[in-house]
Amino acid sequence: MSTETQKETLGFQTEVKQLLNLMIHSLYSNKEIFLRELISNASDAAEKLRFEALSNGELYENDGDLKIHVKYDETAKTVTIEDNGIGMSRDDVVDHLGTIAKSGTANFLSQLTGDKAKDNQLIGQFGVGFYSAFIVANQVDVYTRRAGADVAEGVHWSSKGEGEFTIATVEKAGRGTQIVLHLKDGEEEFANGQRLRTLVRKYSDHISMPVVMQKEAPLGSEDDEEAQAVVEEEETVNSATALWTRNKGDISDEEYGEFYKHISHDFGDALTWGHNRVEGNLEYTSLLYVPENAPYDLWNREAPRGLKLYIQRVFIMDQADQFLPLYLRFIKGVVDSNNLSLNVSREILQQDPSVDKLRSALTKRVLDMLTKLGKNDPEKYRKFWNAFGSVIKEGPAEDYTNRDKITKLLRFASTHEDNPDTLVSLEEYVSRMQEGQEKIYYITAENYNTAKNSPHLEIFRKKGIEVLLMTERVDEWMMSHLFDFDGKSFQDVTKGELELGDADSEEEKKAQEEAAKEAESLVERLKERLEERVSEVRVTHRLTDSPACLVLNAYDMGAQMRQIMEAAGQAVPSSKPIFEINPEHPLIAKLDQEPDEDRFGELAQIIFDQADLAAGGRLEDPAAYVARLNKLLLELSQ
Ligand SMILES: Nc1ncnc2c1ncn2[C@@H]1O[C@H](COP(=O)(O)OP(=O)(O)OP(=O)(O)O)[C@@H](O)[C@H]1O
Repeated sequence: MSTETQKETLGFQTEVKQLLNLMIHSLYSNKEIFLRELISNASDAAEKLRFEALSNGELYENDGDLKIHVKYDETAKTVTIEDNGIGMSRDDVVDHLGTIAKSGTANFLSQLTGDKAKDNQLIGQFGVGFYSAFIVANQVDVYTRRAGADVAEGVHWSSKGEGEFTIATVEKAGRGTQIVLHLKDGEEEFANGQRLRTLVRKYSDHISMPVVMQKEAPLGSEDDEEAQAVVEEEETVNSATALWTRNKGDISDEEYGEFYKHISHDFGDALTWGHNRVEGNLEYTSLLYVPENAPYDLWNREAPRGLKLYIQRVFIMDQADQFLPLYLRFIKGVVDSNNLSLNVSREILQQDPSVDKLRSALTKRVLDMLTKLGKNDPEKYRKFWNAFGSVIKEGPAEDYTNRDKITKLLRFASTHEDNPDTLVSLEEYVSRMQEGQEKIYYITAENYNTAKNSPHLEIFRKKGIEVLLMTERVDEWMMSHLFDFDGKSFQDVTKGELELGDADSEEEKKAQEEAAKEAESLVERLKERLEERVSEVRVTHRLTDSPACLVLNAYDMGAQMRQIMEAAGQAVPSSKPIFEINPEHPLIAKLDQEPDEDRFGELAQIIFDQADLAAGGRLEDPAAYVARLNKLLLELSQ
């Protein structure tokens, strides 16, 4: 490299410093991944060049033979990764190797705990890329030149990973990027041909770019002239065929697994994958993965997502988000299409009718893959559901066409299991429905215990009717987009009149009517007293053990939706609940006999507030409730 000009020293963005520090300390046990990360970047750079060269062949500078070189020097203790890809300009280098462009980085870093195992997992979800070089190196030198730029516009970036880097302009004859790692003491093992070859084969066998190394002389023949000639020859170390172009039957799970890491930059594994080649009108190959862990930015709707798009084997773009709906944003993978034209752009993609066709085909593939996982491997499915279930719940609202398929993927806690960890599917629910039961019953609540212990479930327990317990924030909203499953409609047990279909016998119905008649005067008294708080008072059929409960009108907004809307600053129409009483309960019987109207009023308010509390409600005036209750307790103790 020639003389350096315009040399300056710049500081890393704070987030980079934190990341470097963390990486050096917590990724140590997995240090060899640096090679995979740097080869991945080199391969991406070569693919980007190939794409840009489609419209500007001169970028090849008469060298269209794209490859990645891995070299080492045992004496100097260096490992070098070199590509003849797109390269970087000075501005690119400052932007890419001095900052982290990902949104939500600061937030991500603030979640780190200092506990190595936890942080390791977190950082794996984040992806470290280029900076992983500093796990094994105490100095990294990058020489790069953007394809098409003048030879004099090369850039030399250098850093010890300690807070700052230098950048200078140098001459660089070949385009692309050369990364020289100066290995730390104790990391010399990486400056070894055998070790590097093994790692390339392990991590980068499946990428389409050839990874090239110099041949090694056979052991014990160092002085031999022939051996010297061998060393000057190069050989391709990896198999260098894009994995998805190979036949399924020839690919091992390990290869699929490594390819997942190459495209996803996830340190964790893939849970399952689907590899398909489709011929006919719509011709494509897809390789789609379900990750085992959720990424750190799963809930950031702006976060980059989407598949790697190839057209006729040529890489076109990363994060092509047109091919899957938002509720499948966690899927990683590759789609290689034969229908699209090579000179597409994001804008053109939006208008191309084949994109819609591909999107619907790929969406079905993912849904089928998940359905299969649910059937064949409940344990893995459970993992999937824990990581991505709440995203899938966005599906019914987003994707009307596939609503049935999505509904089959849903899992909920249920009164059938009485434990929060055993989840049931709607198919299982329906298969257990009682004779005469027409609806699928569910309750939404803030947490499992509130749902499980809700007084609303008493009658269901008594009759042995299963109720789904929904405790996630999105549940009520999701249910507002789901109307039926397998011909059975859904019913929130806290809303509207209770209808148990034929599960209620004629005798029971008669008894209910009689009970309502007998309690008429009590109901009237309560209506008067609670006028401001209730829309109606009536005798309940839901309760066996509790004195009373609150019921919403069939179309009223439930507590979860209310909270979501309020948090979003939306005006929520106020509505009064229905107060249902259980005349069989001793407390209600006592209330009925209370001659003192003031005392009756106080008791009625307490029972109303308690019904609210038992349903997980937040009292409007908790202090008034406590004062009333204390007064009552005092009276009792006298
Ligand atoms: N060999 C290379 N040639 C050209 N550009 C490169 C090369 N290596 C890195 N870059 C640039 O630096 C950027 C940052 O690289 P880095 O590996 O940190 O993150 P990334 O690859 O974008 O994402 P990830 O964290 O998923 O790996 C890349 O996006 C790319 O623009």
